[in-house]
Amino acid sequence: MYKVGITGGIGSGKTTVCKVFEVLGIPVFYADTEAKDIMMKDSLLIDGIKSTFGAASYFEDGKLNNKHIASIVFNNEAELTKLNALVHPAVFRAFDAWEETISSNVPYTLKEAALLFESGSYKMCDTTILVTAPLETKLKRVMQRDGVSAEQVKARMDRQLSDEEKAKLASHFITNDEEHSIIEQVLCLHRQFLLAAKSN
Ligand SMILES: CC(C)(COP(=O)(O)OP(=O)(O)OC[C@H]1O[C@@H](n2cnc3c(N)ncnc32)[C@H](O)[C@@H]1O)[C@@H](O)C(=O)NCCC(=O)NCCS
Ligand SMILES: Nc1ncnc2c1ncn2[C@@H]1O[C@H](COP(=O)(O)OP(=O)(O)OP(=O)(O)O)[C@@H](O)[C@H]1O
Repeated sequence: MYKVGITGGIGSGKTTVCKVFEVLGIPVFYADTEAKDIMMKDSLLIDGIKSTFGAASYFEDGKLNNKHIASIVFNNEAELTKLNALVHPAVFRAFDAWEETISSNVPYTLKEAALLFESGSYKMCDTTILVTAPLETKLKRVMQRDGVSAEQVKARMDRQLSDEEKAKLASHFITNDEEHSIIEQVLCLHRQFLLAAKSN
């Protein structure tokens, strides 16, 4: 199966872009969503997270206390490294299992991951897309969506590669600056991926 990795900095709009690919019938694996799902289901991982970040990492009903974990890891690189080391291998396994469920009639799949380049998972993809947007736009979007401060968004940005670094590794680009049409850009890439998948 031809695999396309898609990434972008926080608030770039990668999930929004993926929804357009979904409308075209392309299955999308959302690594960030999957990570949080696994963190509530995998008992070994839950034990690891509790012993590393404290019992307050979960509410009494078993739901993940995102704010508690975020307040620790996005202010301390060593703590974030520990979280990534616990969670990422489980997400990689979940992606492999998901791929197995995809019908062979599907031309290609998309893997959406905030840390596609940082985690090295882009190496398992046939090609990649980087979604970009101006810094102020990204800040405004996330502050509105999550009700957080500019400092909290910047703390996460500081833990991700810059767009310049990501651009060196990316094969394709989508500009989501609210001026260029994302639908047209997605359609253009979709046509290219259909051809590439056929000759794969
Ligand atoms: C720390 C957690 C609980 C905070 O949850 P929260 O609901 O606030 O954020 P959410 O998961 O929706 O992520 C929103 C954005 O934050 C950024 N972000 C998330 N995790 C990371 C990370 N490990 N490093 C850098 N940025 C990150 C990304 O841009 C992401 O799209 C959560 O992000 C988490 O469990 N992260 C570790 C797993 C991970 O690395 N996920 C991303 C790729 S699989
Ligand atoms: N072109 C656009 N026009 C208007 N709003 C947009 C556009 N693209 C994204 N948004 C909005 O910006 C917010 C962030 O977009 P989205 O969740 O797709 O970004 P993301 O890159 O997946 O973010 P994160 O890294 O936090 O998961 C959302 O509320 C979304 O609706």
